[in-house]
Order: sequence, then structure tokens, then C-alpha cells
Amino acid sequence: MERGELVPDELVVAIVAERISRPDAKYGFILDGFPRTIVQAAALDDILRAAGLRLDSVLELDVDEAALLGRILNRAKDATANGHARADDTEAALRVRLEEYGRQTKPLADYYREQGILKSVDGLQPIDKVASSLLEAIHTQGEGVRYAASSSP
Ligand SMILES: Nc1ncnc2c1ncn2[C@@H]1O[C@H](COP(=O)(O)OP(=O)(O)O)[C@@H](O)[C@H]1O
Repeated sequence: MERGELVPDELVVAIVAERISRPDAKYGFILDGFPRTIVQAAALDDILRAAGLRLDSVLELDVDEAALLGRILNRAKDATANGHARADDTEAALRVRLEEYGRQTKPLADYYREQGILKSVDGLQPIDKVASSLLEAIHTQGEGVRYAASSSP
């Protein structure tokens, strides 16, 4: 994780499966950063199918690599000032995270586009505009929804 690599699928799938099984999840939920691999997405499909549920929307935030690097370095600077720096907020770890994203997570866009539930939002807009675009994408889906948000690496 500190190097920017993904952690094993079995581990994150078990954590998500346990959380989704709790009673409050029946009102709907948002998954942020999961699934990040096709194996995780297939496992999520199985878990939801067994529970009689399905994803309503998958949200993809588009941000170019230069902006990502700037944001990561900014976050590292802020965190260091506040005494809780993340070991993976470095340029070297970001390179690995981007590589993992391209190889393992990006293919999920096609997976969910084929299911007709992928929405892309321009993550380079100002924060309030990103927020309103995400809300708009969600609200076109109706009530009682469950979301998976696939964040940038
Ligand atoms: N779905 C996932 N599958 C595998 N590893 C994950 C997953 N989500 C998070 N991780 C691990 O945690 C690290 C940090 O992820 P995350 O907290 O989502 O980043 P950020 O806070 O920048 O969105 C990842 O680089 C990876 O090592």
C-alpha cells in the first residue's frame, strides 16, 4: 500500500462484503474506491445478486496526470504541516498508483459502460462544480440507490 500497489482482492472483497451485509446498508450505500479490479467487480456483482441488489450508478472522475500530481503533492504538504503525512503521497508512489490504475482499474470503465451505468464527471472543474455534477449524475438514477465511485488513483 505504501508503494502505491493495490492490496489483495480477497482482503478488500471480504471487508466490503461484511459492510454491505449490515442492516443499515439496505437503505443504500456509496462505495468509494471499490471495485478497483475486474475480479473485485465480479465479486461485487455476485454479492449484490445474492442479496437481490444491483448497482444503480458508477461514477468516474476524470483528472489528468499533471493535475493529480499537483494535488498529491499539495495533500502531502498540508498533511506534513498537520503531522499526519501518508506514506503513499509521493511522486514515486503516484507513478505506481497510476500504473496500477491504467492496468487494473481503467478496464472497469468499459465493464460498467457496457452495463449502461457509467457516468463520467470532469474532475478538473472547481470543487463545487464537481460536487453538483456528481449530484446531477446520481439524481438521474431515481430513489433508493446504491453507488460505486471509482476514484482516480
Ligand atoms: N479497492 C481496492 N483494491 C485494492 N487496494 C485498494 C483498494 N482501495 C484502496 N486500496 C489501497 O489503498 C491505497 C489508498 O487508496 P485510497 O485511500 O482509495 O486513496 P485515496 O485516499 O487517495 O483515494 C491504494 O493505493 C491501495 O493500496
